[in-house]
Amino acid sequence: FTEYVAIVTLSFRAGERLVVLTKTSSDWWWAELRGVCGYVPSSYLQPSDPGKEEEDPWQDEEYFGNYGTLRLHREMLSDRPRTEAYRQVILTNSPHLRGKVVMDLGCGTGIISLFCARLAQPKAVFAVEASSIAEHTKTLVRQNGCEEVVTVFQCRAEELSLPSRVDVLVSEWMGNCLLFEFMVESVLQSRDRWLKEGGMMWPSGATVCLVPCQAGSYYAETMCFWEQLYGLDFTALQPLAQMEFFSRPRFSHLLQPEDCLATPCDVINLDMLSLQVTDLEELNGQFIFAVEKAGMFHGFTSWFRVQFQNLDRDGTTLELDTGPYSEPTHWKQTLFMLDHPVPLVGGETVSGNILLHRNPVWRRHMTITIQWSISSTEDAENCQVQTKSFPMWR
Ligand SMILES: C[S@@+](CC[C@H](N)C(=O)[O-])C[C@H]1O[C@@H](n2cnc3c(N)ncnc32)[C@H](O)[C@@H]1O
Repeated sequence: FTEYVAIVTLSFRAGERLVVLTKTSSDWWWAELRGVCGYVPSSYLQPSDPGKEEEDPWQDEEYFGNYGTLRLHREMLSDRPRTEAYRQVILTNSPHLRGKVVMDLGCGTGIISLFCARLAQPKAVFAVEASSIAEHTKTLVRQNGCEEVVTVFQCRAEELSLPSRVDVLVSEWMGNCLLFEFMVESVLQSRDRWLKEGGMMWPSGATVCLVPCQAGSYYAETMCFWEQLYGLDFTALQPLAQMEFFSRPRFSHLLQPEDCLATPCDVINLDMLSLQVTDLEELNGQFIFAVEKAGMFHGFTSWFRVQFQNLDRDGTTLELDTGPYSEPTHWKQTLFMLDHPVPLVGGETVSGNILLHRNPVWRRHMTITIQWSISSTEDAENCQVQTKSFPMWR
């Protein structure tokens, strides 16, 4: 007999107050709303204790606190492919940047603004930064003799007041799986407020890429490890290992090209001039992978590419690629492990879709749901659809 367990979920809207009856697991809580009980995803709730100040859904204190220290800036500036890509964009476009007004949103240490001032002759660069690193950015601008051109605004982009609109809005806003941290929302709001009609966004486009892959060493470290230890059977811990290591994405995964089981697919394409903040709530993509070689299907790996259109519309578009076939960047790639590996053979197809669902409460977070099925040419009828959701992180 197979035992089926019906999961009763509770529907609710943003802003409604639920009573949490049992914190059943870390991901699902049993709650009540207007006399109806059901399970709710814990990551969609935040405490509403009337005596206590509610937590900021953007977690800005922690977010800008981190960018106020050197650790992250050191990591970003050490990432040559990333930083060089922006330098090349400025250099290639320098003739067209002459006399233009540029906004560098989230300038950090000011590296992109300094590239603009040194490699091109813009009229002005507005370097906007909310974290306390901005105090030092002002010094760096002065020390590098760029104070005539670069003005640092220490504030959130949302609270900015500028002397004029801008011709170019440049920003390095990308996070893991492209959108994590959702700094892109600030970029879109600034575009709507400050970019001149016909102005340029850098990046001008962004793409999320996906591939089914092997992850043999990670599987061995996290799952096979719990087989035999010192002659003893430890397999009872494997379900726990699955929960602990496979239920969330693995950041900083370096996918070896030989572990790709198919040619990667572009699943989501964003045009930075037309993208709307509301589009960010749910982004959906489809994929069909033709398996090219036999291997163990441990999961999917994702990464992104961003494009920089030339200011001369006929000029070459530059691209920063964070995938396994390019030099690694500090983002590396993101691995989504299946609960159980599946052996694949050449000729099979893995098809399905991916959904990036922004957390309605915690605005810097999202859940990634991948739905897939495997079919072989001989038995095309008999393919089961599988689904797995990965909170990133709340
Ligand atoms: C990924 S870092 C890039 C830093 C720098 N542009 C570089 O390339 O090294 C993003 C920066 O944007 C800042 N930032 C994020 N959201 C912002 C906002 N809404 N207003 C102002 N600054 C913001 C962060 O504090 C952080 O320093």
